[in-house]
Amino acid sequence: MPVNKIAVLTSGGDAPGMNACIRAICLACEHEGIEVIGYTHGYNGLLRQDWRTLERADVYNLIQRGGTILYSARCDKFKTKEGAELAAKNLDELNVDALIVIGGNGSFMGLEHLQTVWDKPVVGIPGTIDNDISGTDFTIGFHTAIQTAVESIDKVRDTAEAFERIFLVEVMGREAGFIALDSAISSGSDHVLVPELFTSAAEELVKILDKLEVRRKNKTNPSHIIIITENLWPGGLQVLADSLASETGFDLRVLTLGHVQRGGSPVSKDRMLATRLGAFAVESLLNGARGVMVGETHTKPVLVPLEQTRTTTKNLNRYSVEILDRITRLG
Ligand SMILES: Nc1ncnc2c1ncn2[C@@H]1O[C@H](COP(=O)(O)OP(=O)(O)O)[C@@H](O)[C@H]1O
Ligand SMILES: O=P(O)(O)OC[C@H]1O[C@](O)(COP(=O)(O)O)[C@@H](O)[C@@H]1O
Repeated sequence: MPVNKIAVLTSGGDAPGMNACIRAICLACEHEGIEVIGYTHGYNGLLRQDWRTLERADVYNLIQRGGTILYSARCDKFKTKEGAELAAKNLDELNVDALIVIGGNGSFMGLEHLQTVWDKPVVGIPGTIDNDISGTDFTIGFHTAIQTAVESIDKVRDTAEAFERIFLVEVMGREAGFIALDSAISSGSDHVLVPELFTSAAEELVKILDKLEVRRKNKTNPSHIIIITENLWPGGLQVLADSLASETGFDLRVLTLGHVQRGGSPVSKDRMLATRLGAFAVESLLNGARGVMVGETHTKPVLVPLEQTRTTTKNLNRYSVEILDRITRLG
């Protein structure tokens, strides 16, 4: 089936590098003589027929910008049968031959949903700071989010050390510990709590108290930084903070890094990944790909059936987990 016109949209949590990816798609299409349009506000744009043309001039000076020029959003209406049918009708009305969606797991489910009523090719590109998509080593935005988190934690450490305080730092990740694990290791934090390794609040509390007891005894490390994935501690982070304060008497503060992790100029690794995957998505469509995510494993481009990204769970990096105990032990 000829591909003369491609539509692209960004959906779900925005991630640094989405713009770089839009740019790559646009330039790769121009190179092949393919027309590109961008739907705005995620799947909402498909339902409202909100779109704009994307030409070389639109993506000039864009590779370094955070956010997404197409805006991102969530869209419950699209999840219905009527929503998918309306989207299909709107795509056909504009003679779109293929759709590319840059987003996370939810957005990919949206593509599968669309495929039940639209038989033209769809391709997903993994864009989320959470890095929680199976089938690709990294997602666009993850490396920038880690960098942002690490820079913040470095700063927190300065004040934590000055006051000999304990800090509980909450990072994003939804239900996955990739951001917490890598930012904890990169910042030399003292302890990390991730959903994948979490046993129970009681057991985890004992582990933290053991470490704090070592800290009390040897006094070589006056501050103490604990990194935690959001949504993890039962009852919220303040519950953990209160338990630790009452058990130890230590001076303690809670910090939620929040949405700063989603912003900022993408680091070069994200720009590279976004550019490669954007160009690869266009190339794959021209080669007949459909119903797949483009990703990278071991630095090689791969095509992964969308269904597989939904049915398999990505594991934390085994080597990082293995060294965790050794490197976060108090000296
Ligand atoms: N099961 C689903 N069926 C159809 N569309 C979905 C489904 N799950 C998510 N979507 C669409 O994808 C959008 C983004 O999903 P979400 O989970 O919020 O973000 P992400 O893509 O970053 O994981 C949703 O607002 C919705 O429009
Ligand atoms: O911006 P919102 O709606 O508060 O969503 C916050 C969530 O989005 C994220 O930043 C990114 O998640 P997705 O890419 O899966 O949408 C999560 O880490 C966080 O839990």
